[in-house]
Amino acid sequence: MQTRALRIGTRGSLLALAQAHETRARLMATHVLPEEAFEIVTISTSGDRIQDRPLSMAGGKGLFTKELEEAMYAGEIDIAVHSSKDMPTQLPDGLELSAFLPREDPRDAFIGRAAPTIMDLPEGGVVGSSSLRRQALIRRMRPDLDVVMFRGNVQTRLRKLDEGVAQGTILANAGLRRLGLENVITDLMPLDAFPPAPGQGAICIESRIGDTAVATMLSAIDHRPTGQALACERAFLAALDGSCRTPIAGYAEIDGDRLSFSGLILTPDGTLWHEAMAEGRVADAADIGRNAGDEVRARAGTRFFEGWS
Ligand SMILES: NCc1[nH]cc(CCC(=O)O)c1CC(=O)O
Repeated sequence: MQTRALRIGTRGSLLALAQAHETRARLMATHVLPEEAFEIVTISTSGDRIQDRPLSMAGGKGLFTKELEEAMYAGEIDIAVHSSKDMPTQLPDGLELSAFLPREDPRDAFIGRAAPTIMDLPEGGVVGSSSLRRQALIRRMRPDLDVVMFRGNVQTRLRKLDEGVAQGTILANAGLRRLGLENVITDLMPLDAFPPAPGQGAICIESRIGDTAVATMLSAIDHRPTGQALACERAFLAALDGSCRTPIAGYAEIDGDRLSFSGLILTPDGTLWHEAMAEGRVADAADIGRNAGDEVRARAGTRFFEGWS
C-alpha cells in the first residue's frame, strides 16, 4: 500500500499537461490505483518563458528540462514527463530515462491556409517555423518559399495564421493529436522527404537512478519498442554531438527484432545534405544509431558543421 502520492513533474504548457495526464492515466490503469495516488506538479521552465528568439540561440534543449531536473534533485517531484524530442542526449548525473510511452505518429503535420499542402502554396508564399530542421526541409522542398520565425504554443501559431502572418506552418502530428487539434491539419509530411526530429512523437519519463520503487512502478508502463527506437535515434544525435545549430532528423522503425534507421543532416538553407540508412538487430539499436551518426559526420566533413555554427 502506497502511503504518499507519486508526484509527477511537468511543464505548464497544454501539451506538457496532456502528456502528464496520459502518463498518470497509464499508471492508474496498469497498477489499478485511484487518481489520488498521483499528484501532478507543474513547474515553469526557461524554455517556456523565452519567447523572443529561437531556442537554438537561447541555450538549446536543456531549457525545457533544467528546472524539472532541479525539482527532482530537491525531492519536490518523483518523476518528470517530457517530450523525448526536447531531451538533451546527456542527462545530468543521477538521472535516467526510465520509461517510454508507446510512440504516436512521428510525422510532421502541415497546417495550410492558402493551400492544403506545401507543394500547393503559391510561388514565394510564407511558411512560419522556428525549428532549424523544419526550415531546412521546407527550403529543400520549396526553395522559393519565405520561411519566417514562428514561436510560441500551438494556439499562438494558429492565431498568427488567422492574422495572415504566414500561409502555413508545420507542427508535430503527435502534439496536435494530444491537444485534440488534429482537425486543423491539412496534410501530413512524408517520412522520407520530411523526416522527423529524433524522438518526435514519443513521451519519456525521467527519474532518479536508484529510486527502485519508482523504477518498478514505471517498468509496468514502459513500451520496449519505443525505447529501442529512441536508443537508436538518441545515439545518432549524440554522435553528431547534438549541435543545436545543425538541422538533424532521424527515425528508427522497429519490426519484431529488426530495426531500420534513417538519419539526415542538412544545411539550414536546405541546399546540402548527408543521409545514412542502416538496418540491424534491435539489440544493437544504439550501435546502429552511433555508426550512422559517425558515417554522416565523416561524409559531411568538419566544414559542413563549422560553416553554420
Ligand atoms: N519543441 C516543442 C515540442 N516538443 C514536442 C512536440 C510535439 C510532441 C512530440 O514530438 O512528442 C513539440 C511541438 C512541435 O514540435 O510541434
